[in-house]
Amino acid sequence: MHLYGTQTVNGKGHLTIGGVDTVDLAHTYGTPLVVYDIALFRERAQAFKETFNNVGVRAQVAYASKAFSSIAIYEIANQEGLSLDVVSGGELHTAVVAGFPRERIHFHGNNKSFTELQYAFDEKIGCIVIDNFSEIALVKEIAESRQEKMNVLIRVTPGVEASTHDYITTGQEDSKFGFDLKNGQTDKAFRQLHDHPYIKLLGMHCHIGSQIFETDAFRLAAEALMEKMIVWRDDYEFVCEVLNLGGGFGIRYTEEDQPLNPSAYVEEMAEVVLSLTRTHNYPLPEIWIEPGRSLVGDAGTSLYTVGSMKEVPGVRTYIAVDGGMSDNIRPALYGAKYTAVTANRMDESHEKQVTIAGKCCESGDKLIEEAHLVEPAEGDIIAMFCTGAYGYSMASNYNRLPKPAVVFCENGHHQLVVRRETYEDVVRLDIPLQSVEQLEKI
Ligand SMILES: Cc1ncc(COP(=O)(O)O)c(C=O)c1O
Ligand SMILES: N[C@@H](CCCC[NH3+])C(=O)O
Repeated sequence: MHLYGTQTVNGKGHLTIGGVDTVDLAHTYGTPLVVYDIALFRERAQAFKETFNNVGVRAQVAYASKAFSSIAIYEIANQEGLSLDVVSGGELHTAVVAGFPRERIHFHGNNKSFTELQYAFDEKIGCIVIDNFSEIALVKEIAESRQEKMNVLIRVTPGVEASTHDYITTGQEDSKFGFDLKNGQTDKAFRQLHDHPYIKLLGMHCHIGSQIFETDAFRLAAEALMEKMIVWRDDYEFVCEVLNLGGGFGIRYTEEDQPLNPSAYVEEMAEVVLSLTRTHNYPLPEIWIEPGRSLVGDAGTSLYTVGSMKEVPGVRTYIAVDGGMSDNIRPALYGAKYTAVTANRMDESHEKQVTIAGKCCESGDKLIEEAHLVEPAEGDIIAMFCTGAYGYSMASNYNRLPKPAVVFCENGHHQLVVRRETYEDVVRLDIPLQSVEQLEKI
């Protein structure tokens, strides 16, 4: 059994996270419940920063908050000196409410609206990562009308195909994101941006995908961008101050996953940049990265309570829990694999193979196809590991299930940071039907 971060088993045979008994958490807050090990988040954040310090590269480590966005996690990210990658007006608003320093907010997205971009200008954020030609026109229009300067990066697709799930590769040529590096689009974008009076072009950005294990893809992407930066220096005397190499560092969901230590990816990238800048006598840019999953993924654990069970003789045993694809769509969407334990009976042998099913009205709502647990009993608390990234943030109200609560645990303390939705929340946007008479009055 593989435990993560501060997880241990206490004298009662219960799983603990951050020094807190998960069975007590389940009773206090109810289930499904997402529990974050905040010490692990902090440790990961510091490891990324130290790696850059050790290799002598100035850097910004931006938390890619699409992985899990909430006011409290933004507060922790700020405490750790991270920057913040937001990808919508909603994430930006969350950052504003959290009081996140605006100069460390970077705004992403392949279809930012005029209103979202206005919001970014209103808040004087650190940088907009420009994705396409329509956005160049919008950003110029806003900057010129306000006569306000905005920092930007050009997002490029470097033509690197990382081996991961098709839905989450983003660096290949056939991608909805960014300007193509090879077919001239990136140069065209550069020409439209680099000498504009209200635009400060900081440099380039790429992100090649998510849940990537091999270092080669990161190395190739860094080389491709550096090559272009050198051309711009030689042709236009333009020097990039910033090279943003995105996120995507893989984590261990199951024993099939063999990620390197997250810092190893950073060392590899930094090595490429250091070596090419030396060879070409290029001023060393700041390197920015945007880890999401590798900061919060294995720091998050979902707790569920076992309800009904069903034996399909000779085939499988289903155990149904009180959540499912509504709080974790990843197994249904990507075929993502996870591991789980019986959190209230950790010292018993986990040898019973079961399928953990959710409670949504879909046959495909299976959280884990082949889980190994203690012989199950109704009321058991199941802890499903590594659900901290793209779990809660992709949750829905499918079947009108209320979204779970989220709790942070650290040094024996626990606190609620997102409350559980109620049935009132579930109907809060609904408007009852009006009669024809009422409609005719409008
Ligand atoms: C632009 C960008 N940056 C960063 C990330 C974070 O990726 P990950 O959570 O895999 O680190 C993503 C998501 O894939 C992204 O699209
Ligand atoms: N949501 C995806 C990752 C997408 C990353 C965002 N660009 C996942 O769960 O793996």
